[in-house]
Amino acid sequence: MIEIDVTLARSSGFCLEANLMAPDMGITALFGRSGCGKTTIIQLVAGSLTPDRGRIAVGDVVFWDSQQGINLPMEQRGVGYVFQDARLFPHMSVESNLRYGERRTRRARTIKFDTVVAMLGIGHLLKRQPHTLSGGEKQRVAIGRALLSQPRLLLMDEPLASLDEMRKGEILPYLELLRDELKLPILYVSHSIEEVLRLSDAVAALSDGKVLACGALADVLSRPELLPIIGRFDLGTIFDCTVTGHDEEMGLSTVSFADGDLRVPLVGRPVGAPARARIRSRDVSLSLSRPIDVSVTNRICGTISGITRAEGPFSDVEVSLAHGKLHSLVTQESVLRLGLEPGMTVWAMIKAVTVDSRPPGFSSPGAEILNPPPSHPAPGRPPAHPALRVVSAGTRPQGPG
Ligand SMILES: Nc1ncnc2c1ncn2[C@@H]1O[C@H](COP(=O)(O)OP(=O)(O)OP(=O)(O)O)[C@@H](O)[C@H]1O
Repeated sequence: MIEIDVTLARSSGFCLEANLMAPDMGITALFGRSGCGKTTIIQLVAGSLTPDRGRIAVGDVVFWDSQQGINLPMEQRGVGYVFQDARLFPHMSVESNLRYGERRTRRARTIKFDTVVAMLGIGHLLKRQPHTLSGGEKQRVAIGRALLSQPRLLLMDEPLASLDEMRKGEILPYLELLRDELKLPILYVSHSIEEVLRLSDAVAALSDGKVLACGALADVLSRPELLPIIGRFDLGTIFDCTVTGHDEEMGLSTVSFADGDLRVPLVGRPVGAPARARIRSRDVSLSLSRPIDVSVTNRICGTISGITRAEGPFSDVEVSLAHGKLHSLVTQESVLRLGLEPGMTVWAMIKAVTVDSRPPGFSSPGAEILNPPPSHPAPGRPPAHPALRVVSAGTRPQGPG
């Protein structure tokens, strides 16, 4: 595990009191609004900033412990750092930039040069100078350089923030590949919920220097008290599913989970494949009786188990199913009009479901597969390098990259 339990008062008056545990593989997103302390945490882990008190440890390597008087020097922490801007050495070729990362480390070279070059698709750029690269290409080289320093932990501080949407779209599949195929924990700073949803397995939600919640993405995503941070349009529930059927004529697939079946736009995965369904609270409306003459296909019966007043005119209604829970975002006016209260039986009508094909054991929605035909290749998805470990053959996201 990655253990961070620190306090730091900055000269500006900002006070960080952060306590979080992150898994030692996959991507943990540090998520929150501007100024909440994400970069400060990254700097504390890297060692460029020192906490007032606390402890930072990655596995059994203690970076900082005020009680034990441990302050591991930066160069011995073995962290790779990727910034918003690539910060490549302008006078060196791409290859020299990459080799620099490799030369600087004394750690065992388990991440190979050729593997990194293939994984990031930068083989054709090796002889180029940084000023001739696009923003996305520069970032891929910067990621490669960080990886070749053989880090035990990769820190990424809004690595896509300086890129336009098109470049982001180009680089995201490489980050997914990295996440899926390298056994390397990544702390990933972002204030984009879309990035968090797509990339991360776990998330720490921050506000005003405090960690409000930390855990599997599915858990954090459904907590109505985080609505001000996550935003009312992205709060929701994630279910583990299995693809159980395709109806090519109707353009629909069926995915089944513990509480029933969902009909979704055709999923490019074979029957029997695992998948994840994300249902946003805003896409769930409620009916007191079994809905018959409505167009919504997916309906599930459950019992209201909680109502939380949310931002503005909205309330979050938690609906307990036989096994799991759903959340519905309705107006407070609807709560009053329908007389909704805990214990009542309701029908949840689900207007939209997003399905992805993350391997079991991950709890993030990852890439969305909204409607590709089953044989559709993965556009933008970089091919796996044969030298890389494949986490779960055949479970790669198949959708738009
Ligand atoms: N060098 C500094 N000295 C004093 N205060 C600082 C310094 N750098 C940042 N701060 C303050 O610390 C707080 C947290 O900053 P931090 O950069 O960690 O936020 P962030 O969540 O990463 O924000 P953003 O998403 O905008 O990058 C802010 O209030 C900021 O003004």
